[in-house]
Amino acid sequence: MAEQDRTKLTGRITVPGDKSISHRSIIFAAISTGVTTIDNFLKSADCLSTMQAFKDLGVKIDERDGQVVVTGVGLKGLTQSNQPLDMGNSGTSTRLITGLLAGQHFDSTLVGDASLSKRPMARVTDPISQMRADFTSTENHLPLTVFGRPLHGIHYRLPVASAQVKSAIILAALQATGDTVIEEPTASRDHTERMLAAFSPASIDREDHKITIHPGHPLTAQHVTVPGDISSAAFWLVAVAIVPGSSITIENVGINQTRTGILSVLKQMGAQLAIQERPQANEETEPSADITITASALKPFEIGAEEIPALVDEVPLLALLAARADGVSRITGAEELRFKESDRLAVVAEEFHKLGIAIEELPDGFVIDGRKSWQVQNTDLDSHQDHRIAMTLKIASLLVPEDVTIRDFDAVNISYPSFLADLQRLRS
Ligand SMILES: O=C(O)C1=C[C@@H](OP(=O)(O)O)[C@@H](O)[C@H](O)C1
Ligand SMILES: C=C(OP(=O)(O)O)C(=O)O
Repeated sequence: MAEQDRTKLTGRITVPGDKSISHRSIIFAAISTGVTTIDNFLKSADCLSTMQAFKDLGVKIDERDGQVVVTGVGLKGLTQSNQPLDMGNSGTSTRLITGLLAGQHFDSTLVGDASLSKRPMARVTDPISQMRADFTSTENHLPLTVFGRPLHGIHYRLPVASAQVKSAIILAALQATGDTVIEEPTASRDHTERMLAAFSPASIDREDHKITIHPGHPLTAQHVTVPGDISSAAFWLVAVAIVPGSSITIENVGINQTRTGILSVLKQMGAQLAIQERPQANEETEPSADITITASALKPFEIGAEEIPALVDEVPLLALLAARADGVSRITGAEELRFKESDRLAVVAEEFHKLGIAIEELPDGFVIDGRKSWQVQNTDLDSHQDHRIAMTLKIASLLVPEDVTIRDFDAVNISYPSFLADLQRLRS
């Protein structure tokens, strides 16, 4: 059997629910009144950290017939946890919950694993301190104690496009006296805004890059359907694009335009892509589509700071795509990757060098020459305990004849526990 027949990917697949939307579904359900039901909630380690934190804050959360059922306690009904809240590996859980806890009537302490304890928190504590919040931490890292205080509204311009920071301020602003206005330099993912508009339409106004939060309006329980995670689908989009002879359809992928940067890059590269949109209930509901992709020749691409927010978690995969393109690609404006679960710019360069990929690390991105053939130098790869790196390296390994090992591969449980099973299904 030819190499490409053994590795090619074919068939149809549904990827698990979106991680960002799953986190937010628990948060908004918890602070609303009534019973929220959530379909297709992502049961990965990160989202389970959010779920456990809200249980610790006194919220009843059950699973019934595959649905997550949350009995909301309202914005003022959370109760103090009798232990530190364990955020595990999840930056999103930590930053969003910090915004929410800042305006509560009790104090809380947040802890996390070694990776999370190295990630910067000042990006959320600084703006929320302007709202009169109060925190203590060691050099702006976890453990972080949040002293619940009455807050007041602010006008804040985000220095960097970050959905986590924006969402933390929104959650604080809902409890403040007076409106809060948030302006973003470039649009980051808007799942918080959409979900708030569903739970409490009167609480939010949006206009271009400006969001206004009007506190004091009730949040009411909803039914939430979480679409498939485009950041998980991205592994298969890239695998199919680069493994000759492959063709698959991924069903029900979230295509919120603040997340679809990877689709734009694939189109720019000349990938064969067909996107069939599914009917959408209303403008604020998360849109989804069935996406079919077939392997084809790929042109190089260039992306910069403007494009990064819509594909921020896909940059390692884009570097892999570039390594199979016919020419030199450049990714710049991606310095934020240094503050993720690992320093993703340094780690991608280090691990790709082992595979013989012609990649140069820049302070804010990469230059990758896809024309150079890969001469594997070292088959001992390392995920650096970062889920996205683990999965990117696994996809890269489909293209090399050597058997490679990936240290700490089980980091995939953070966002995509069924990754290996799905890979097996697509290769059989
Ligand atoms: O809000 C979110 O759900 C996320 C926002 C992004 O982080 P930043 O806000 O730090 O860019 C992203 O990298 C992360 O995986 C999820
Ligand atoms: C950066 C990520 O997540 P978080 O910030 O929530 O840890 C990610 O999932 O790639």
